[in-house]
Amino acid sequence: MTAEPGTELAVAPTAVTAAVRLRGATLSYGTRTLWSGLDLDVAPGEFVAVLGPNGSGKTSLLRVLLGLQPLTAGTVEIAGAPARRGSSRIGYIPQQRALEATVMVRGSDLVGLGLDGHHWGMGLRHRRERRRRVAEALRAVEATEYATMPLGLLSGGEQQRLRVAQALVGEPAVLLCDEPLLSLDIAHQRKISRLIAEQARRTGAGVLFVTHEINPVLPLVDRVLYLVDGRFRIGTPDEVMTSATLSELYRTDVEVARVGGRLVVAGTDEHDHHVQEAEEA
Ligand SMILES: Nc1ncnc2c1ncn2[C@@H]1O[C@H](COP(=O)(O)OP(=O)(O)OP(=O)(O)O)[C@@H](O)[C@H]1O
Repeated sequence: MTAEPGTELAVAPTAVTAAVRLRGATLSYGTRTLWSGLDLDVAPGEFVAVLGPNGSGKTSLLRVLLGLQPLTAGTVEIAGAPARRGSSRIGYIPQQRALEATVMVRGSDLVGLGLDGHHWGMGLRHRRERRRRVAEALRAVEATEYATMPLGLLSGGEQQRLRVAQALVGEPAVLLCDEPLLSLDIAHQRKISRLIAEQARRTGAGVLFVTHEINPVLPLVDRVLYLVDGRFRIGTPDEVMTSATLSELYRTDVEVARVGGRLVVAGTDEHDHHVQEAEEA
């Protein structure tokens, strides 16, 4: 059938579905409100860094998106559907915990778990495709060499690279990363953060990346969500990482300076040791 000239104009443009959508999101534990009235759309392929001091509710936000923690008020959607526990549309890199030396599961099996809940049919073709994807994910994080060793015998950084591979292997719509660079050396911090950003651009995954240190990911970050004591700001790094905005958020004088392409933040307890490190370097 041939379309009438001009009929394509009659088709309503499809609005792009946000990878993550929060509307009026509020989270309280008892009388303590971590954040309230949070509106956030993370676009497909967008990389959002989530910053803030200890206890400001960064991990709790990820738990809400994972469907593990109900909101006190507001709504949360993942790729157009309400957040729910066990969704295969989310890849999650949890905050690092070193595994016991007795854990005998192999790295490749851990990465394979990231494909559970994905269906491409049964039989040999399915098994081959599964093996191919796991091998590719292991290669991407440079873990092929130790993929058959028991997890408990690997170093913290080696275990962490396998967790990254597990989160990426299923090409989810949303990547939730909770301080994924901890325990990685500088070279792997760079490689892993680039890998996450590249996959986001290629597959259209939205990324929420919780971190205490923005510098390793600064060139990759589209927007920052900065949480402090129930208050928050959302914007580009240039909008949020300024002396004026952070002083307002922390309600004290905070200085932000750019030194050789790095952001140096002074005046908050959590950042002062970075200033010292920068001065010593
Ligand atoms: N289930 C819960 N019940 C009551 N309080 C909780 C619960 N979960 C977390 N909290 C509290 O909420 C606050 C925020 O915790 P959360 O782990 O989200 O902070 P965070 O910003 O990720 O901190 P950090 O940088 O230390 O990892 C903490 O004070 C924590 O004790």
